[in-house]
Amino acid sequence: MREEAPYGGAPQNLKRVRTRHFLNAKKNGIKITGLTSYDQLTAHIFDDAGIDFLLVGDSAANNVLGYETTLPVTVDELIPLVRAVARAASRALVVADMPFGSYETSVNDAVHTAIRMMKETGAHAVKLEGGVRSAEQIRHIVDAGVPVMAHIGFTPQSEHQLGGHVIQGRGSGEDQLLADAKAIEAAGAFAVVLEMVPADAAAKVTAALSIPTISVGAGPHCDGQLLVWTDWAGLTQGRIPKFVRQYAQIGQALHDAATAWKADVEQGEYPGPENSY
Ligand SMILES: Nc1nc(=O)c2c([nH]1)NC[C@@H]1CN(c3ccc(C(=O)N[C@@H](CCC(=O)O)C(=O)O)cc3)CN21
Ligand SMILES: CC(C)C(=O)C(=O)O
Ligand SMILES: [Mg+2]
Repeated sequence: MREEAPYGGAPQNLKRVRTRHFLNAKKNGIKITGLTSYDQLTAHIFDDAGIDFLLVGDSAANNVLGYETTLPVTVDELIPLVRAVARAASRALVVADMPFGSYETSVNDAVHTAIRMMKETGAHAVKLEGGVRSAEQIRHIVDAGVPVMAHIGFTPQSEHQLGGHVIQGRGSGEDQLLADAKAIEAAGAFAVVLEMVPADAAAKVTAALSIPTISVGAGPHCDGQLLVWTDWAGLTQGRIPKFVRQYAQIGQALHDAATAWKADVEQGEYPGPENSY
């Protein structure tokens, strides 16, 4: 979504991106951009850069808390991070990810978690994983007045059921993907994330829906793009998915800075007179 957005997409000077701007953007062919954020430092920077939405992902499990997967992270662990991002973002729409175990058990649990997220953090929407299997939860959260971003295709919270980081929506999986997308739209979600699905399948889903599709490794035909910021900025150690393009090398820059500072301290070159009282 850019400044010249002609018919009310979400221009850069917008006070706050709203869910209606997502729908307008799709109608007008204006791409939506999102990044994850887990703290006020990055939230300020990405918000200033005009990123349309900030997702406080349960990927904080890996990227902030050092867990191997997203499965262990809890609502209580995510809430302070969402609060920090919501405080810092003045334009971006802030989405709070609902962690594994906080919505699958019942519609009541799902609504309870969504309301906690909204009440305790200042987020503007919640996100949860699953299509047909989560449709009832989505409907009830929306009925409670909370906008929902859905997430289908590869869903990291069910990675053990899916058998690892496996591309979804191939072959007959395309019918399931379309059924999931339709169920989400009918349940009232305002957008849907498609993760790790073939570009052709994502294009079909995008054409079939009135709500925008947001790609994380789902090709160029979606209505928007989302990435985990630490992957994109060169901070992630280990395997990086092929769908990520590197836009910075922050990990290397920080490593070099720490190495240079350590050497300066050890050689008595830091602090200098200008750093002393
Ligand atoms: N959006 C997103 N979802 C994730 O689950 C995720 C990230 N990002 N980033 C960091 C970690 C690392 N993850 C991943 C996920 C996939 C591959 C990967 O290499 N996938 C293959 C395709 C699948 C396959 O061949 O089985 C690839 O070539 O991208 C690597 C790391 C999972 N995590
Ligand atoms: C990668 C996105 C879709 C996510 O759910 C997360 O970061 O937790
Ligand atoms: Mg997530």
